[in-house]
Formats: sequence, structure tokens, C-alpha cells
Amino acid sequence: QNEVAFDYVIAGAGTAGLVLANRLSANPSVSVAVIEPGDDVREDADVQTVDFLFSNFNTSINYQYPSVTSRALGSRNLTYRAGKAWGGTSAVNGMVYIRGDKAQYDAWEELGNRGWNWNTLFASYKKGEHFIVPTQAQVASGVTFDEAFHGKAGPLDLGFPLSLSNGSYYAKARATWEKLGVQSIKDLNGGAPHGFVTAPMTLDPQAAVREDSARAYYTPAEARTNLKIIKGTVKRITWGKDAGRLAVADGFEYVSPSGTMLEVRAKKEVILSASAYRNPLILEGSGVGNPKILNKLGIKIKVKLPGVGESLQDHNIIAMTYSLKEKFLGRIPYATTPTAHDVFGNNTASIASSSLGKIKEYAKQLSTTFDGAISVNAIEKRFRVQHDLIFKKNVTVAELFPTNTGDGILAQFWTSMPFSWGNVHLGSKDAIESPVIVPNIMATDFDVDMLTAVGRLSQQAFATAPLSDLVADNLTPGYDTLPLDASDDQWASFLDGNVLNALHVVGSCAMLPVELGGVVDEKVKVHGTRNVRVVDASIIPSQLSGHTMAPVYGVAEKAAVIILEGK
Ligand SMILES: Cc1cc2nc3c(=O)[nH]c(=O)nc-3n(C[C@H](O)[C@H](O)[C@H](O)COP(=O)(O)OP(=O)(O)OC[C@H]3O[C@@H](n4cnc5c(N)ncnc54)[C@H](O)[C@@H]3O)c2cc1C
Repeated sequence: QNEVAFDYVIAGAGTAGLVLANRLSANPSVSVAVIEPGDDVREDADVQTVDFLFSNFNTSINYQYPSVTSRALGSRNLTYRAGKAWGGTSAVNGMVYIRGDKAQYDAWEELGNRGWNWNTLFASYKKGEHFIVPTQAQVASGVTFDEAFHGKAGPLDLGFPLSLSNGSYYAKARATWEKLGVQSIKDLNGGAPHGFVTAPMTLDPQAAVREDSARAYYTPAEARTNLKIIKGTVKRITWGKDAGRLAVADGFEYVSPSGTMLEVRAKKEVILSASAYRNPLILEGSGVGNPKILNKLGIKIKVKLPGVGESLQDHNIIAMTYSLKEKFLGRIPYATTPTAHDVFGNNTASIASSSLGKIKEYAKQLSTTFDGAISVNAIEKRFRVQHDLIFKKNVTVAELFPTNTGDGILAQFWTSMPFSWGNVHLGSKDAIESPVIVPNIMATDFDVDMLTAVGRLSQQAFATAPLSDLVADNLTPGYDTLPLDASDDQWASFLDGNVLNALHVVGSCAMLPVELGGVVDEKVKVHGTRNVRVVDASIIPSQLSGHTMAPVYGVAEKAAVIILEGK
């Protein structure tokens, strides 16, 4: 029992982990095991429902990781969440599927990852996707789409809920956004998401069931005898004999549900797909990371890799609530994705130039936050690429996404490419369940200005006809607290008390060259190792607009091909 061997052993049966499990085990002569602490929840009613309203929060299938307190947030701490189940976070998330801008993917290649660009990822997306063509009734309720952007033969169902709101919300929101200069677009998943549109979701519309990675990728592979999910929590990588200067993994040590420590052997490779929060903990526990941190924790160094756990990037989110004069039934998944110009208007050029002038200062600050783990120059290079995306390549910089609460609208909005990044590390040698997360959000004036401007745009939309015709009142924070003409100071204090992490976390094991703070190379292999790969949100090197689940599926599809090539 203690010495089972498989070709590939994957830590985590989450969003990415089960894509790999399916693709790697497609060949019956390749054996694959996945170690996962969560359960099979494919028949759990709270998971299946497509009426996501945070129903899984604070349940046993939802990790809640408190961050350290943050001075920039008036000493609040934040809660980071993720799914603990087969399917991982895809089993508990909001199901909204948005890929982001072409130029954001091309930047991955510009940063040193050959072959990782929009064109290759677009092909991976389509390979994984089973697009369900909307019904006439859905089209009548505002669904538009471009079939050329979608795959038809993949395992992942993508569609629109049948319970789309049939009231006047869509038409009014669309007209208001057009009045504000944001045009409606047909489909936001072709690399050009700028506009207003109904967003697709990972679901089976007819059955009204969530499509998570367990249903999409594990169910069709379940009968394979060469694929096994083992219940347990990976603690560390076990090492064999080095191959020259490269460390060689020979398996994982993991904790069984009864608390026994067991081992599983990997004949070829181990793969970490345990999330952006947990992969750094497994690497550090295995001696891969920043020597300063490992020494403090009393962990023997196997591979020096200072980028492990750094550059954790999220979106910064705020929600306001509005009561409506009419009640709507059903979902209103309408995304508005503005560019910097939509957000800053005539101030765009001056904000572009003042923030560019401060880039070095931002990089210095962040390098200090990271205790020098990534150099000022490396961060500055990454920031310049991001700044160009925002101001030269005109990618979308924010998203405004309403949710129908039944009584009114939860108007969420977030910024997509902040310059304040955090980190996540192991707190003590054995604390593999408890990431120490430093959020460091809102640490630059640019991030505050950007979220303020997006917030003003959101307020303006709800105050502009014809959408405003539906609005009865702004319930939170209320116009007394934050009037339509609120000053910068009023906004700053509102943000201090209310900004949250959007749970779109990437970057803690970034796919980048070592000099830029990278953890894996373009073959998704941990630098300095021969056979340790990382595949999930943690390797995404720079933030995308939209959400993170779609990118994780695309990344995992592409990574599976690379792994099978064996390079
Ligand atoms: C509440 C919420 C709502 C969201 N809504 C959306 C949305 O609408 N659209 C969108 O695109 N994105 C959304 N996201 C984000 C998105 O779902 C995630 O970015 C994405 O699913 C992450 O995939 P992953 O493979 O990186 O990690 P996960 O899917 O989290 O998989 C990690 C897996 O590893 C397991 N694991 C953890 N530790 C260990 C260990 N030590 N050993 C073995 N296994 C381990 C976990 O149990 C889990 O199954 C949301 C996130 C949250 C939390």
C-alpha cells in the first residue's frame, strides 16, 4: 500500500488536475494517479445548481484561507477561497467563462515563454470546448455569439443559462453602455473582449447542471483502469538521485484521510495542480524555494528558486447593491469590459505618463515587499509590459458584472491588472493546509485611481437612462456615503473599507525565466528539476482580464500536450 507506482502522479483533482488526468490517461498504457483531499461532489445538489449565489461558501467543500492583515486596507484581512472537491474550484465558482485579451496572452511569450501566445491558447481553448448553440429564446433575451470562436467537439460544456432574465434589463443596460461609449459586441471570447455582452458559462443549459472539470473531464475517463483518484493531501515531493545538476522527483509523500503518512511513486513525473495557494507550500516543503525562507523554516534546500510563492496577482473587487423598481427572474450574466480610455476618458494620457514615471518606484516597493526575492529590475520589466498592455495595446482593464439577487442587483466591478502583487508561503514546516497569504492589494496610487475610476463608471451606468429607469435606490453604500460626485478622498476611504480580493488568483509559480522571478519554464517544468511540472492558475505569469477558470482550462490543455511530448 505504501509503494504504489504510476507513470504520472498529480497533486490535486481540481480544474487543471482533471484535464491532465483525462489527457494523460487517454493512452491505456500510461498510468496516472491523482491525489486529492476533497470528495466526489458530482451529485451534490449545492454543486449542481446553476443558480450560483455563493451557496458553497463556508461549507466543507470550500477552503477559507485568511490573509495576514494589510495596512493598505485599514488593517483588515481578506479571505481567499477555493474548492476542495473533485473539480476543485470549478465545482464552487461562478461558472462565468471569459478568456481575456489577445495581447495579454502574447505578453506571456514576450516575457520569455516561447509558444505561449493567443494563437496557441485559442487552439487549446477550442480543443477543450463543447459549445452549446443558444436557443432562439436565449437569443431573444440578448445572447449573441460567434461560432468561429468556439470548439464543438471538446469535453467542456459551455452555454448560456436557460433562466436568462426575460425582462428589460438586458436592453436597458445595453442602451446605457452604448450611450456611455461602450459598444455591444457579439462574443467576448475571440481575444477582443472590449464591450458589453452576455457572458457564457460552464453549464449544461437543458439539464441546468454545473459543468465542472469533474463532470467534463473525469466522468468520460472514469472507467479507465489506468486512472485512479487517491484520497489524500500531498505533503512533499520525494527525491531520487539527481541527474547532473537537475533534481529528480520519484514521487509524493501524502497524508491519508486517517492521518497516516503514505508514499506514492512516480515512474515518470510528478505534477502539481494543487492551486496557486498550495503549490508553493508543496514546493517549499520539498526544499524548492527561496533559501532565506527555507532556512528560516528549517527546510533543507534542494533547488534554490526565489520566485516560489511570489507575485501572487488577483483582481481588486467591490460590490454595490441597488434596489429595482421591477423584479427580474433569472440570471443576468452581462459583462461590460472597458479599456483605460473608457475608464479615464480625457485623463488617459496624463495618467499613462504619470504612472509610467512611477513604475520604477512601484517596482522598488514591491521588491521590498518580497524581501528582495525578485529584483527591482525584473519587476520593473514585468510592470512595463503590463503598462504597455493597458495604455499602448488598449486591452480591457476592468469588468463590471451585475448579479440578480432576486430583490435587486449586486453590482460588482473589478480592476484586472493591478500593480500591487502579494505572495504566499509556508508558515511552518508542516503547515501544508495553511498558506500564509500577504495580499498587498491597493499598495500603489495607480491601483486606487483605477478602481476609483471604474467605480465611478459603475455608478454612472446605474444613473444613466434607460438603465436608471429601473433603479429605485443605491442601497449600499448609499448615495449619502458615496454620492455620484464623491471626492477622491471619499472614494479612497470607501475603498479602504470595502475592497476585496476577487478570488482570481494567479502567478505564485509563474511561468517565466528565473531572472524574472519564474518558477516553471515554458515546458511547465520547475527550473532546476528534471521531472516536476506545475499546471494550474499558479503558472499564469501575468493577469488577464475576465476570469481565471477559462485560462486554466486552456493552459491545462496545452500543458497536457507538452507533457505527453516528454520534453
Ligand atoms: C467563489 C469563487 C468564484 C469564482 N468564480 C469564477 C467564475 O465565475 N469564473 C472564472 O473564470 N473563475 C472563477 N473563479 C476562479 C477560478 O474558479 C479558479 O481560478 C480556477 O478554478 C483555479 O483552478 P486551479 O486548477 O488552479 O485550482 P483548483 O481548481 O482550486 O484545484 C486545486 C485542487 O487541489 C486540491 N489540493 C489542494 N491542496 C492539495 C494538496 N496539498 N494535495 C493534493 N491536492 C490538493 C484542492 O482540493 C483542489 O481540488 C472563482 C473562484 C472562487 C473561489
